[in-house]
Amino acid sequence: MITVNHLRKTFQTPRVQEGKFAGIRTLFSRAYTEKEAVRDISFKIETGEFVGYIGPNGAGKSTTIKMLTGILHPTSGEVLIHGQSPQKQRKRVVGQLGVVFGQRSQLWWDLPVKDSYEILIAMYRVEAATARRRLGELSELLELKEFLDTPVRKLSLGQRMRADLAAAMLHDPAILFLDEPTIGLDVVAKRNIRGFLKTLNQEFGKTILLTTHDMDDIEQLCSRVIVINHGQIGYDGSIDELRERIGLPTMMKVSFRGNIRVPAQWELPFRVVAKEGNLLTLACNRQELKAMEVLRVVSDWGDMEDVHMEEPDFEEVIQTVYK
Ligand SMILES: Nc1ncnc2c1ncn2[C@@H]1O[C@H](COP(=O)(O)OP(=O)(O)OP(=O)(O)O)[C@@H](O)[C@H]1O
Repeated sequence: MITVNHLRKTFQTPRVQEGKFAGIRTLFSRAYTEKEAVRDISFKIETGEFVGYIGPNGAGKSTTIKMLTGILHPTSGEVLIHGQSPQKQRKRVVGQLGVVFGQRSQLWWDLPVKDSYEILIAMYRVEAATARRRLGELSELLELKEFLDTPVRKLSLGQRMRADLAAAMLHDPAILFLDEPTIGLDVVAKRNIRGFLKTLNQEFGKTILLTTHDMDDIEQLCSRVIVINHGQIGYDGSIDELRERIGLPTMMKVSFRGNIRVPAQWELPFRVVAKEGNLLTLACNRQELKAMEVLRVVSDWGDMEDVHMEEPDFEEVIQTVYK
């Protein structure tokens, strides 16, 4: 279990001096600007959960992940991973964590991929037979064989991400922290990575915290989402609940055979957004109104042929929370 209690992080940066010799004076000045990157965040993540940690640029996501992994020290508050602090009991906690920063590889740039793995296997003291078996499994799941002998700098972005994910799993951690693991990837590569993450969570029971700007990642993978904005939690719950709470309208496209006669007014709270030829676009909030009730009204307006429903796009829902 991951427990985060009243976590805060304030960065201090030297205040830039103005005028003559500004550079030198900034260097020796004691004036600082404070930036509260994370302000009083608390949450719990149970074993086996797949949680999306999302927010706009500069919201404090990476800062949180760096505190969860022990890279950064909180200004106040605490993180506990299975009851232990990644800052105070670093060695013990690190063995339970796998970390992937999509923007930065943890592999050695000029070495063949498999040499990086050997170094990591030695660092984590994974027993030789276990390491061989695990690498075999990861190689199959992530299709690594074709580039195990290639230096990391020569890999495509998709290959590099697969190589990094395998590296994070070599010591078989129970928890994975992923910061933008699909950034810059094409559709096929994204699908492969998502498939792998789904397997890790559903078949191997790994607990995963995923940071991403790709809302498809979130929708396809996460059962729960934590939204952070200006260093504070704005929402923590299921995606469906979030959609409902925001209450963006569902769009119904109804096609008719022949003419449509839209009356001046009707009883129920739905809107006609567009009328183009024999196609009518309606907006209704499904919390207030069932689709069937809308259709019962609309069936009097002409000879209904077909109905198509469009749920609000998750991207739109999220943009509404970020505002
Ligand atoms: N080392 C640092 N020193 C000073 N300020 C920092 C430092 N690291 C982050 N910040 C600031 O803290 C805030 C949160 O940054 P953070 O990188 O956690 O955001 P993020 O949500 O990960 O953003 P993005 O989606 O753009 O990666 C930003 O305003 C950032 O400029």
